[in-house]
Formats: sequence, C-alpha cells, structure tokens
Amino acid sequence: MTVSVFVDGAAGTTGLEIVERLQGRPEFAVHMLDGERRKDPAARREALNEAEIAILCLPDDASREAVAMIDPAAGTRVIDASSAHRTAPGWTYGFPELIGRETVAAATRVSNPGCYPTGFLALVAPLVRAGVIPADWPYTVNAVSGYSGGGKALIEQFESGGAPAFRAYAYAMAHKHQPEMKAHAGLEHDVIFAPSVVPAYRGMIVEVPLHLGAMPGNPTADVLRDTLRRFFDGSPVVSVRDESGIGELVLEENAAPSDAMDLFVFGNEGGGHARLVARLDNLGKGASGAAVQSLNLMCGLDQTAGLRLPA
Ligand SMILES: NC(=O)C1=CN([C@@H]2O[C@H](COP(=O)(O)OP(=O)(O)OC[C@H]3O[C@@H](n4cnc5c(N)ncnc54)[C@H](OP(=O)(O)O)[C@@H]3O)[C@@H](O)[C@H]2O)C=CC1
Ligand SMILES: CC(=O)N[C@@H](CCC(=O)OP(=O)(O)O)C(=O)O
Repeated sequence: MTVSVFVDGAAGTTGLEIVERLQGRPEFAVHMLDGERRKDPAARREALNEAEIAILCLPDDASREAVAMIDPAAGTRVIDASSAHRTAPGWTYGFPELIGRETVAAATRVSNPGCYPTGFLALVAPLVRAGVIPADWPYTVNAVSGYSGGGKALIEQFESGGAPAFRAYAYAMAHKHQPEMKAHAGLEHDVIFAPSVVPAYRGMIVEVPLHLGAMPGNPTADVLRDTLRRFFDGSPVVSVRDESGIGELVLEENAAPSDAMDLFVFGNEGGGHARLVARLDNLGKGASGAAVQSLNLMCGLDQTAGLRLPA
C-alpha cells in the first residue's frame, strides 16, 4: 500500500519537518509543489484533489482556502497544522492520547493541536476528566517557546541579529490558542495565557500553576501525578517523569528535534501548591510530529513510525 500525500506549504517550517519525517518511508508517495507553483491556486487545487491525504502547513486563511478547494467527491482526507479548524464542527482534534486513536484513525478532517495547547491539554484535560481538579477553575498558563514556533517570519527576526533575550507577548489576552485550550479541556472559563519566546530554535515549557489548597477536596500533587501516570500509561509519546531531584528545566539553544512530550508535577513541602509542567518540541509533538502521528493512524500504521522518540 502506498498512500499519496500532498504537503501544502512544504517550504515552511512545519512542512519541512513533516517531509523530513516522511522521507525514506515506502508507505507514502509524498508530493510537493516547487517554486512559483507553490502558491498557484490551480496547481494546488489539482494536487489537493489528487492526493489521498493532504497535510496543510499554511497560515490559517490559506488553510481555509485549501479546504474549500477540495471537491468532496475527490475523497481527500486532510490534516491541518494551522489553527483554522481546531474547534470547528466536523473536525477531529488530532490528539490521539486525548481523543482516542480509533477516532483519529477514522477521521477525514483532522486538526493538529496548537503547540502550547498540546502541553496545557496533556496536563489539565485528564485531571478535569477524572474530577481531580475542577472544570470551573480559573486556570492560567505560563509558557516559553523557541522562536521556530513563530514560523519563517519569527525565525528571520531572531536570526537576523535583532533577537531579544526574552519576549513576553499576547497581552491583549486573546491569543489564538485560548479557544482550543478551553474547549478540549472542557473548561467553563477562558484560561489566562502568558506566552513568551527566547532565542532557542525549538522547544517549549508550558506550565500551569495551581493553588491546590484552595480547590474543592484539596487534591495533592501526588494524586495529580498518579492520575496523569494512569492516563498516559503505555503511551510511546507522552511520559510522566519523576520530578524528584529536578530543580530546574531548561530549553537548550540547539536542541535536537523530538516528538516526545514529558510531563512533571511538582508539589511544595506542605502541600497546597503545585506546578504542572509540560516539556515538548513545538515542531515535534507540537506540530510536525503530531501531524505524522495522526497520518500514521489514519493509514492504519504504527502511530510512532517515523517519529523521533528516545530509544
Ligand atoms: N512553527 C511551529 O512551531 C508551529 C506552527 N503551526 C502552524 O502551522 C502552520 C504553518 O506554520 P509554519 O510552518 O510555522 O509557518 P511558515 O511561515 O514557516 O510556513 C508557512 C508556509 O506556507 C506558505 N504559504 C503561505 N501562504 C500560502 C498559500 N496561499 N499557498 C501556498 N503556500 C502558502 C509560506 O510561503 P513562503 O515560504 O513564501 O512564506 C510558507 O512556506 C501555521 O498555521 C502555524 O500556526 C502549528 C504548531 C507549531
Ligand atoms: C513563538 C510563537 O510566536 N508561537 C506562536 C504559536 C505557534 C503557532 O504557530 O501556533 P499554532 O500552534 O497555533 O499553529 C504564537 O504564539 O502565535
């Protein structure tokens, strides 16, 4: 079986890393458009309708345009890396650990989760589902990302000599990732999201601080950690790490690509406070790795094929 895959936006940051992960895999015939044809609507329409699976690595508007170009009769299935369809009806959220591998496998329209929401949802959604922490709590998310998270434009800014040592942003408190965090964690309130970016190419740390002592039932950090361990038990991609002896987490300036995600639950001495932390690669489980994981499932393959996971 060879599945024809068209990567629209293959020259971009996410697209390039998807193509890298598919190289040398005989299960796929990967198609891309070069040069002028990359943005030629007629060429894209033809490629989108000829492919069995189209992976969209485009800005939101171009993704919507691409989906509209697909004739339903063509039967092309779609994986969209953009934020255009993450809470849209008829789309499956491509987070197999949360949504179910079978659901992703059967889907025709899959939206990749956002990079920051991948960390937030892995930490919070299982705990809310288990009733360990409340759905009506006012959650906050503090996060730091490598600059490849902003695609070619931010890479150019950071690599042209004008990079700040640290940049906090999204002070309008209307970041595009907020709706999917609320929706897919099943929360009653919008989260307060405080992202930042540093001069490391890739990687991110996403943190949810919790006043456990103020929550109903006073859950403990140990209960939270055990609940996450049970939820992700057996996952080849997401691991709940032992936090003991870890005094700091760092983003390496030149980290190697990784499609894994590590979760930590830190608790203070007297109980009452916890810091839930996810460490992932924005271009791995946060984007390209997640797209390839969904693609594998949609093709009935081992979900980890082609992924960059620790041995
Ligand atoms: N970077 C990341 O870590 C993550 C990115 N994403 C999402 O993935 C998507 C792609 O992001 P990213 O790869 O970072 O962005 P880039 O800007 O690096 O790449 C986008 C690519 O799309 C091309 N493009 C733009 N408009 C069109 C069009 N109309 N037709 C065809 N090609 C077009 C661009 O062309 P050109 O080369 O000429 O600019 C570019 O090559 C975005 O929606 C982003 O939000 C999601 C999670 C993480
Ligand atoms: C560092 C940086 O700028 N990050 C981007 C998020 C990454 C991205 O492109 O977002 P999606 O996951 O939604 O596609 C931002 O905050 O807008």
